[in-house]
Amino acid sequence: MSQPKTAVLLVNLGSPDQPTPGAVRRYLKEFLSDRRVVEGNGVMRLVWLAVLNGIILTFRPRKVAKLYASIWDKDSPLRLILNQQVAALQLALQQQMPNRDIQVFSAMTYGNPGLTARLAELKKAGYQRILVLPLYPQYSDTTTAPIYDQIARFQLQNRNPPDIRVLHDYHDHPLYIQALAASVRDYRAEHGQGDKLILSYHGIPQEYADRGDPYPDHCHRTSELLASELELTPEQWQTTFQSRFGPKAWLQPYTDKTLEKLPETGTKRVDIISPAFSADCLETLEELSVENRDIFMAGGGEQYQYIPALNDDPGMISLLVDLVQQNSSGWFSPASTENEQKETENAS
Ligand SMILES: C=CC1=C(C)c2cc3[nH]c(cc4nc(cc5[nH]c(cc1n2)c(C)c5CCC(=O)O)C(CCC(=O)O)=C4C)c(C)c3C=C
Ligand SMILES: [Fe+2]
Ligand SMILES: [Fe+2]
Repeated sequence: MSQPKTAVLLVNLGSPDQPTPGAVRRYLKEFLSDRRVVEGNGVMRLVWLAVLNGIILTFRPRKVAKLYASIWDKDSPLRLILNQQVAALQLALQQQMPNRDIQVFSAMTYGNPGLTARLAELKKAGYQRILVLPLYPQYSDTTTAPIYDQIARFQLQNRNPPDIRVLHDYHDHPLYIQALAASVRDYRAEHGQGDKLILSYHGIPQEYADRGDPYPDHCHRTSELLASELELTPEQWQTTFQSRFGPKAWLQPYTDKTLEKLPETGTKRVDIISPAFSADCLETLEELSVENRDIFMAGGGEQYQYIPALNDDPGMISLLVDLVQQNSSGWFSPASTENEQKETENAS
C-alpha cells in the first residue's frame, strides 16, 4: 500500500512583499493586529487598534521601508533564505531518507507565502500528513503560538483535515547548540576573536514573560549551553535582548544600551551572534550589523563583528533533518525505516 503524501513546512515570521511604504503598511497591519503579538482585551484592545491605525501605520511604514530597501536583495533576505533552507532540506532528505517520500515547502506567519493559504494548497494537493517546523528555536507566545492558532483555525474550517504535527521548540537540541558553536568557532578562526561574545535575542515585553511566556528561560538555557560548548568563562559572554518596540519595558538587558556602555568598562572588541534568528533578516542585517555597530563604535568600541545566522549552513540542515526524523516517527512503515538504517550504516 502506498504511503499517505507527507509534507514538511518550514515557517518563519514573514516580510513585506516589497520595500515600499504601502507594502510595509500591509505587512505591519497584519502582524501587529495579531492578539498574540500585541496582547490586550476590551478597552485596551480598542486603544491599541486606534494607536496602530492612527499613529503607527501612518508614520512607521515610510521609515521601515527605507530600512528594508537597504537590505533588499531582489527579495527580502528572510524569504530568500527560507527558500534556500527549503531546497537544502529537500536535498538532504532525499539523500539521507530515500525511502520516505517527503516534500518540503515554505510558509510565513504574516505576508507571503501565507501559512493558511499554504495549508489549503497542500490539502488540495492531497497531503494528508504535514509536519510544521517553526524556525524559532525558542518557543514564544508571540511567534510560535500564532502558528498553532492559524493551524487550529484551518482545521476547524475543513472537513477531513490533514494530520498536522507542530514542533514546539528546539532551544536545547544538541545539533542546534553544535551548529551555533561551529559558526562561532569558524568565524573567529577566520576573523579573529573579540573580548566578549554577545548573544543578542529578539526581545518580548517583560509583562508577557511575567504572565508565563517561557521564551526568556529558553534563551538563557541556549546561551548557557552554547557558552559551555565553547568553554567560555563567565566574563567572556553575555545575553542581551534587542528590537524593543513601544514604550513598555521589554526583556533586559537591552542590546543597544549594553553596547553603549561596554567600551567604557574596558570591552572594546565584541563578537555578536543572534541565536533566536535562524535566518538573517532586517533585525540582524540592519539593526545588529549597522545600527548597533554605530552605537558601539560611537561609545569608544574598536572592533564589532556580527556572526551570521545559521541560514542554510550544513549544521542547520543536519538539525532540520534530525527534527524531521524525530517528529515523523510512526508515519513511515518499519520496513522503510529499517532500510534507511542499513543504508546509513553501509554509507558510514
Ligand atoms: C510587539 C511587537 C513585537 C514582538 C512581541 C515581536 C517578537 C518577535 N519577533 C521575532 C522575529 C522577528 N521580528 C521581526 C521584525 C519585527 N518585529 C516587530 C515587532 C515585534 N516582534 C516589528 C514591528 C517588526 C518589523 C520591523 C519594524 O517595524 O521594526 C523580524 C524581521 C522580519 C524581516 O522581514 O526581516 C523577525 C525575524 C521574534 C523571534 C520575536 C519573539 C521571540
Ligand atoms: Fe519581531
Ligand atoms: Fe528592529
